[in-house]
Amino acid sequence: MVLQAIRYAPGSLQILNQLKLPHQEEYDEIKTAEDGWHAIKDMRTRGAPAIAIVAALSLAVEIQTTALSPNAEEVAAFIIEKLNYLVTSRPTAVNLADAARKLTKVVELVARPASNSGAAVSKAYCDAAAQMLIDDVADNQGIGKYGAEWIVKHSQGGKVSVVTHCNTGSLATAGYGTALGVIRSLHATNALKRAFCTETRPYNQGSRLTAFELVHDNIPATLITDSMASALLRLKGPSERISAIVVGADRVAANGDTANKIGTYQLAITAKYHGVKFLVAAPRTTIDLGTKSGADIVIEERPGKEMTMIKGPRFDGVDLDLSQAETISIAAQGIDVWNPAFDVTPAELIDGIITEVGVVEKDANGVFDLTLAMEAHSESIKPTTVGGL
Ligand SMILES: CSC[C@H]1O[C@H](OP(=O)(O)O)[C@H](O)[C@@H]1O
Repeated sequence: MVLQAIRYAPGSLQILNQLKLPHQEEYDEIKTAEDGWHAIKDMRTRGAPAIAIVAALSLAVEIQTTALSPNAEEVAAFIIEKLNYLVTSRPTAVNLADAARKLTKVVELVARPASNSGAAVSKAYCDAAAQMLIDDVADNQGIGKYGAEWIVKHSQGGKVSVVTHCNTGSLATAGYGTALGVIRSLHATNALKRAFCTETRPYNQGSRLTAFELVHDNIPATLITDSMASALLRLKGPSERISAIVVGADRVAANGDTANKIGTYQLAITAKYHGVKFLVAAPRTTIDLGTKSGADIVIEERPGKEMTMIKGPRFDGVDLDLSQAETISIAAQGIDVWNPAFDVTPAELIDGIITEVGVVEKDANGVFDLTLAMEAHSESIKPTTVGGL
């Protein structure tokens, strides 16, 4: 059965509450943009693409279940105000702001002709928001294809083992996933020996969510601590040789610097030291040519309790009691906490950026040119870099 984190039909939106996973699969009803804002802020839904899609659809269901003005300009103003509110839920992932910008253009275009009604503006918005679900899955399948081909091409032959960080799968997108989509494609083409997923402290998106997806799909995988990832590249462990580290992204700056889950930067340093390929997998909705470099990316800081407290079902020594979710403290009371949700990996540590139209590599001067990827279409002119782009 396909894992669905977002369930949408006109007038109805449900999200899989990711704070309950991996032990409980519960869907929360989202009825308004405000519900969507809180679900994103609380991280009941998370992942750069999923944040944008849930935000857009939360407004769509509010529109579909509210009597709005017949006046096109008034409806457009209502929608744009709500989009600007939704963008404030989380600052680092660019997908949400990118979606708000594109959806604002849609409603402004339809509201312009005096002949158009409020209903026409509402329909145009809701159709565009729903299309995001379809486009994102298609993007991720393209990322999976190109990423898997690139890793196999650059490996030493035979099946490959890869490391991934955080959750970038069907729980972070509309389906299939970005970096986890690459792992799914490697598995589907019988090219994967083993995937290693890091726990991803402090919120454990790896042990709670990626491990859940890998078990769900019967993909050969091993959970490791964040600190073990470096050792894995050196030890003759179960992996023998890691062919690549592939991670997702929340915002790729114009020069290729990439903001991603905290702990990504240290993985890139480890990969560079050990000569292991380090890849970022991201749809073009995550590439932000308007942000010059990683220095300009706002890094979200999360509540300290997400680091000092941990929640899960009671374990009685034999079984898990799923009816008893308990929260326990794992840090000294009174200690100061710094909890940035992301870090920035400089472009110089990144070997390739896997997009839905191909893998972008640096040119002879060691510089990423992402403009070609942003203009390319899967069936159109391929930019000159290796791997399709
Ligand atoms: C395809 S998800 C991209 C990105 O989003 C995640 O962040 P969060 O779990 O805080 O929403 C993580 O950084 C993933 O790599």
